[in-house]
Amino acid sequence: MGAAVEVGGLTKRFGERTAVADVSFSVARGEVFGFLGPNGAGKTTTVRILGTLIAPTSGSVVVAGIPLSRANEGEIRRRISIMPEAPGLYRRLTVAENLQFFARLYGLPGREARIGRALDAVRLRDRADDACGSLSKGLRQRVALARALLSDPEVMFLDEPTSGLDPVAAHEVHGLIRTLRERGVTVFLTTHRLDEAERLCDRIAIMNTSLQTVGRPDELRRTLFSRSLEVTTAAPLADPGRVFTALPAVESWRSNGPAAEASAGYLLAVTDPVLAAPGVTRALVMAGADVLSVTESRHTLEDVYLELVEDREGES
Ligand SMILES: Nc1ncnc2c1ncn2[C@@H]1O[C@H](COP(=O)(O)OP(=O)(O)OP(=O)(O)O)[C@@H](O)[C@H]1O
Repeated sequence: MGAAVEVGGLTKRFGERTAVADVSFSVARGEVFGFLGPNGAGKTTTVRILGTLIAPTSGSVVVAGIPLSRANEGEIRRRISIMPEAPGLYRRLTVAENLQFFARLYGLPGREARIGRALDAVRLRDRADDACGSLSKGLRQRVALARALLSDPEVMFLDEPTSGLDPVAAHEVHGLIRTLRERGVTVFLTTHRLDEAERLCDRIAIMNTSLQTVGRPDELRRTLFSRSLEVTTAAPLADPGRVFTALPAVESWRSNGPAAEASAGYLLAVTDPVLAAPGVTRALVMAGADVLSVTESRHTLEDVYLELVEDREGES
């Protein structure tokens, strides 16, 4: 089986403005793929192209195994669904009525059974007869997700599914995305929330008109930042340079600011934190230091994102 989404040299121009420039990536089937980037980075434009809503200026696109072309649009649409940021539900209709309306609009067979399954998937069966307008934002988002599930899509495009939700409602949506993964649905997740991307996504792409990077979150952290150890001692070392430069595993070091009052922190660049840590600890003890901690320094996905996006903004 081929990839769920395959994009090659994708470019989209609106008049003079290039919204997406020569972007290539692929998404494996069953993968949760995070699509990140600052405002105006071309994320929605890319999703609209992949969802057959607008045509690319150039480049090749395959969605759910089908090459994108005018003739194939209908075939692709039958296999995907898009959950836009604004749920777009009829507020005066009940949850069930909304789902019935969209199931009919999509021309889906076996409507009642589908609606039942979709309501179960988002745990909303008991609210089926409530008017959508009376639901909280989080519950409406769940109805939108149920609507997107009606067609049993192979690939789902979720645009900011947790935008404006409180932490509990967002947590629920995260749970639903995990359920989708368990069912083998490919999830293409556009988000501004780096914590969300880090927790949910198998791989992440960072866009800023062109593709800045793509990879597993831990991979991105590792390739972008040199590995280091964070050392905290109960009091400043008398001669830290003498302690650290004597260690072959330590490439360089600097003070890292105290973790707490009276303690002292040091950041050591090393090739392998796990191999370097015991030697560093022994050297500190030999130097008479009270060691509070020796840990691998963890860069967050936010560090990666800011490094890539700010660099780019600096250039422009
Ligand atoms: N229909 C359009 N006509 C002209 N310009 C457009 C159109 N749609 C998008 N753009 C421009 O293309 C660029 C990318 O927009 P896009 O909406 O894809 O960004 P985004 O990454 O989704 O941003 P956000 O995070 O703010 O939603 C922007 O400069 C935008 O103004």
